[in-house]
Amino acid sequence: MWRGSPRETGSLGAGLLLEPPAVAEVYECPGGECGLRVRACGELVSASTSIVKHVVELLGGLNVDVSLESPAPLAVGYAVSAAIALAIAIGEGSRRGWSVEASAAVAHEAEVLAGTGLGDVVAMVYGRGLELRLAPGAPGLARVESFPVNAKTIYSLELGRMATTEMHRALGEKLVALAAPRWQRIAENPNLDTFLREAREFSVEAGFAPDWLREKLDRLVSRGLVRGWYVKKRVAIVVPEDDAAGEAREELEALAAKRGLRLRRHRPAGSPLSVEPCYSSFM
Ligand SMILES: Nc1ncnc2c1ncn2[C@@H]1O[C@H](COP(=O)(O)OP(=O)(O)OP(=O)(O)O)[C@@H](O)[C@H]1O
Ligand SMILES: CC(C)(CO)[C@@H](O)C(=O)[O-]
Repeated sequence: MWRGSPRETGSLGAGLLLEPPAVAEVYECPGGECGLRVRACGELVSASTSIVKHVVELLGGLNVDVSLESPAPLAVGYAVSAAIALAIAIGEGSRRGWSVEASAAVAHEAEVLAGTGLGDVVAMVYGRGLELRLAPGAPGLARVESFPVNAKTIYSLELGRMATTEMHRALGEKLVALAAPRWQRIAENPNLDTFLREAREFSVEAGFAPDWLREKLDRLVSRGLVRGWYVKKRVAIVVPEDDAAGEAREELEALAAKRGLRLRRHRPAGSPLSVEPCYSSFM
């Protein structure tokens, strides 16, 4: 929903919060040796990346040293850009004595201005398990509700890269028309099975799920190995049936090997983003 300001702009939507999380360490650097080291799956994310540039510009400069390691790659669909924006904004915001919510609002604004996300920041700040965004905007304005996800393991299969800006260009107005009735049905009955059903339909209609993948994963559902699946941008999310987890994993490993895809194992996140003070051993 595009509103008068980036703070008010945001999305209504639903998603799954997954672990392991991206982890950032932030230190003050009074000696002037501030730096940013952001890695996603070992790959260095450049300081000229649009999300990094926007958040640093909104903050008016950095006086902290930020190291972030993301276990998932950028520009696939895992919302890694929001994790980067949050790490930088909360890191610098803590130095300035800002609340986590005020810092996270800057991360949300940067996401909107960079065109990399509309609801990912609030989902991470407030959500756990299955999150439902019921009012748009930055932390402080958005309303997010969370529902438990009773699944032990969740897999992802990466199909390639697609920037969020590219997704908006490709889908345009169609995105809202396709997503709104499905979001409504999830809100009426917010649980993992409704979410998986509606998200699968949305991925197929939006053209995110190639035929070979849809056929394969639907077959695993009919065989009772997989509970549900969907594709967000270029990442397929697959929830196995808990009592068929071993067989489901073998099938997904074989699919990944055949197609040369990366398979990752996750679990539902049991809590939102956490911020903890750390003390240097020199203190
Ligand atoms: N190969 C690439 N393809 C697209 N974008 C890239 C690539 N490498 C770096 N980028 C940059 O990475 C960021 C991608 O943000 P984007 O929102 O698309 O990804 P994400 O946050 O990982 O996924 P999503 O928000 O869809 O869940 C942008 O700042 C973009 O400029
Ligand atoms: C736009 C988006 C799909 C990018 O990850 C996300 O921010 C959302 O759902 O608002």
